Amino acid sequence: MLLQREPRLRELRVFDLHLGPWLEELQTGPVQVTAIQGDVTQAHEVTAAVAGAHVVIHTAGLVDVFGRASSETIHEVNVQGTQNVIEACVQTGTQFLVYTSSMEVVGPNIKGHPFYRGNEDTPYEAAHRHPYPRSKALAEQLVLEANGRKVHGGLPLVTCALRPTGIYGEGHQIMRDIYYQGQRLGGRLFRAIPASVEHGRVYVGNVAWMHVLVARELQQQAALLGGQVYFCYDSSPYKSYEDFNMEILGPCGLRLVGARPLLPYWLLMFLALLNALLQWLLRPLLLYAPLLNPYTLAMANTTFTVSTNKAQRHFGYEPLFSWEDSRNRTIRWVRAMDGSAP
Ligand SMILES: NC(=O)C1=CN([C@@H]2O[C@H](COP(=O)(O)OP(=O)(O)OC[C@H]3O[C@@H](n4cnc5c(N)ncnc54)[C@H](O)[C@@H]3O)[C@@H](O)[C@H]2O)C=CC1
Ligand SMILES: CC(C)[C@@H](O)CC[C@@H](C)[C@H]1CC[C@H]2[C@@H]3[C@H](O)CC4=CC(=O)CC[C@]4(C)[C@H]3CC[C@]12C
Repeated sequence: MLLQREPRLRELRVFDLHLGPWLEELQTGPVQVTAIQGDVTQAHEVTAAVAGAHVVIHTAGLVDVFGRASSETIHEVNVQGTQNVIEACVQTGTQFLVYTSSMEVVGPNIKGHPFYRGNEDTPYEAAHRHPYPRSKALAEQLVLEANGRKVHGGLPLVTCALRPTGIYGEGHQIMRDIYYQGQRLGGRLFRAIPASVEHGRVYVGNVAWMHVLVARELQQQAALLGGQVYFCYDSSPYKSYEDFNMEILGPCGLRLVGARPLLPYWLLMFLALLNALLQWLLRPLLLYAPLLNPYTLAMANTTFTVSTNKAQRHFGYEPLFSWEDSRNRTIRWVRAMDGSAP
């Protein structure tokens, strides 16, 4: 999107642990695209990649709420990695840093308090035990506290953090896993979450667009945007996590069975705890990481939606993709996956 929507872009550097063939497709236009294979946990690699950059958009992260990675690894990538990016900006004189934070920095919290169509100023007790939200909260704090630090050359570092709610769209692994789970169950998914529990979702293209916009406006309005957080939002409907997924998986042939959860919450939590026990027992042999675990069940069962226009007020953000367009693009992606089932 930077290549399509940022006319002043002269070079785009993509720094990632895993580079993919998709990068070749980007290298066809006038803008130089530099792919750098590297690890954010390695400070020297980050510094070398950042040197000479005008703006850094730091979106790398270990997104794991399924127990695949250790809490130490999650912390090392998400927190130490972010610290390395900040220090690289300071040491090399890069003045603008945008961080991809998350709704999870706020909630849902461990007490299951609902956050109903809240905004960046809504009071809410952010309390986390899980390594992922803890790491995102710590990383966001580092980024915001770094705002105003002097970078090499004496100018101030200008930072901000974007907080996407549940991202969906092309490439969404969880949506993909749920789709194949439904296919294995004869085209059916079984409702586990009450339809009344709203979960915020935002299309990946609109998240990307907000990043492009804020990276541009951070340079023009440093005093207003520096040190700020912005929820990522669009016109995706407020629905339960499962009902929202069915907006996309329904047209792909799946059916959600049950107008209300087929099992009581206590039994679902028992099964989630059983999954967690099995994961622990099997770890020496294999990685067992099902969708259902105590954390994901609690998350899915707690309302968390945002209603805000702070990004619009501060830097003129308007979603680039309508709900219909976002939905149709995602449906097309799911349908194109057929035949590539794992
Ligand atoms: N998926 C979601 O619903 C949401 C994601 N986010 C945030 O968005 C960002 C992107 O996440 P997604 O696109 O969902 O996940 P993703 O896994 O598709 O993207 C993460 C990227 O970071 C790279 N990465 C991981 N460890 C690295 C390391 N040590 N060094 C360099 N690169 C590394 C991965 O290779 C991958 O390309 C993350 O910071 C995540 O916390 C925020 C809110 C919601
Ligand atoms: C098994 C069922 C209970 C099923 O409904 C579980 C769904 C569960 C996998 C998802 C429910 C809420 C999701 C999280 C939410 O969108 C916020 C997130 C923000 C991020 O930064 C990363 C992803 C996630 C933690 C997201 C992960 C999947 C859910 C827990």
